[in-house]
Amino acid sequence: MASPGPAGAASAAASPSPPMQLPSPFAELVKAPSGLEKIVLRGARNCCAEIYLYGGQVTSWKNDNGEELLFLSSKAIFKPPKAIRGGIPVCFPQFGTHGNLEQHGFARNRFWTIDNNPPPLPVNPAIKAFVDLILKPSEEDLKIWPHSFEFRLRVALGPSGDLSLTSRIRNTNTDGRPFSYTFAYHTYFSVSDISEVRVEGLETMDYLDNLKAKERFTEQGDAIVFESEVDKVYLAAPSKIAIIDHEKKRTFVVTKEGLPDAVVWNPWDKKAKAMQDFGDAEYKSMLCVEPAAVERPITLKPGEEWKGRLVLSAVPSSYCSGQLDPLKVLQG
Ligand SMILES: O=P(O)(O)OC[C@H]1O[C@@H](O)[C@H](O)[C@@H](O)[C@@H]1O
Repeated sequence: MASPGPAGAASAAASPSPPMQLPSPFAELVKAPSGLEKIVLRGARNCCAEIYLYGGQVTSWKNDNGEELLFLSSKAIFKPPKAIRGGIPVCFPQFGTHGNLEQHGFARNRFWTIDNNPPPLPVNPAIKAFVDLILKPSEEDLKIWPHSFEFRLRVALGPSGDLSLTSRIRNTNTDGRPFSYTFAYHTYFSVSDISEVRVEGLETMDYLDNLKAKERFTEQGDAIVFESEVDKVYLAAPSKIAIIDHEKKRTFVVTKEGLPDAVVWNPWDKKAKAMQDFGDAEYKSMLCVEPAAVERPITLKPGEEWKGRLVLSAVPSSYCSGQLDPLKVLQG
C-alpha cells in the first residue's frame, strides 16, 4: 500500500487534489480564503488551533468556549513574502536584528510541509490533535544562510486545551561545519486592554532594552505593567511566566523549555500607526511574550539536534478584588 506523500507534494499537485491524509484524525488540512493552506486541530469541546503551512505559523488557539486566545491583526497580510502579523511566528535562524539576516530570520516566511513520518517524540498519550511540520532550506536559503538543517515543529492541542509547540532543529551539514542561531516563539496574546494586564515572573530580571540600543538594565521588583512602548529581552528568565488579564479574569501561563530568554513587546500607538499590517488601536488588545534564545546563540555541530518547547495554557484568574497569588500561578 502506498504511504501518503509529504504535504509539499500534495500542495504542488494539480487541483482538485485528493484530501491530504494527516496522522491525527483530529487534524484537517483546509484552504483559507487567501488561498494559503492551514491545518485545523480540533480538541475537546470547542478547543481548536490553526496552523498555516506558510511560516509554520499558529494563527489561532481557542478555548473550550470557542474564545480566541491569540491576537491576529485585522490587517494581517496573508501573502508571501510578508510574515503573518499575529499568532505565533517562529523566528529562526535569527531573532530580531541580532545578525545579518532579515529581521527575525526567514522561517516565518517560508512554506513548511507536513511531516508524516517524524522521528519519535515522547508524547502524552492523551494528546490526540497534533501535526508535525518540517522546514528544510531551499537553494536560495542556502545562499543567504549557508547551512543545511532540518527544522521539525510539532503543534499539539492537549486534552485540557493547552497548546504546545515543540521545535527540533538538526544540523545536517555534510562539510563538518557547526552553525549558530538565535530563536523565538513570537507569541501574540489577545488581551482585553493592555492597561489592565500585568506580567509576573520577570521581576528583578536583567534585560536588554531594544529601545535603548540593546543596553542592559535590571527590572524592578514589581510585576510588569504597560503604559508605553516596550521592547525588552529578559535574560535567563524563569521557565514559567504568567500574563494576568484582570478585565478578562484570565491568566495565561507560558511554560518554556530550552529557551533561556523571554522577549516582551508592545509597539504602543506611534509604532502601531507606522506598521502597514497592524491596526492603529490594536496595540491595546495584544501583548507579545516570546520564549527565546537571544543573548547566547545556540550552536549545533553536524548531527546534533536542539529541542525548544513552549506550552501555553489559559486559566481563569482567581483575581477578584484582592491580589492574585503569583506563586500559585507560577508553581501550580
Ligand atoms: O515587525 P516584525 O518584524 O514582526 O517585528 C515586530 C517586533 O518583534 C519583537 O520581537 C521585537 O523585539 C521588536 O523589535 C519588533 O519590532
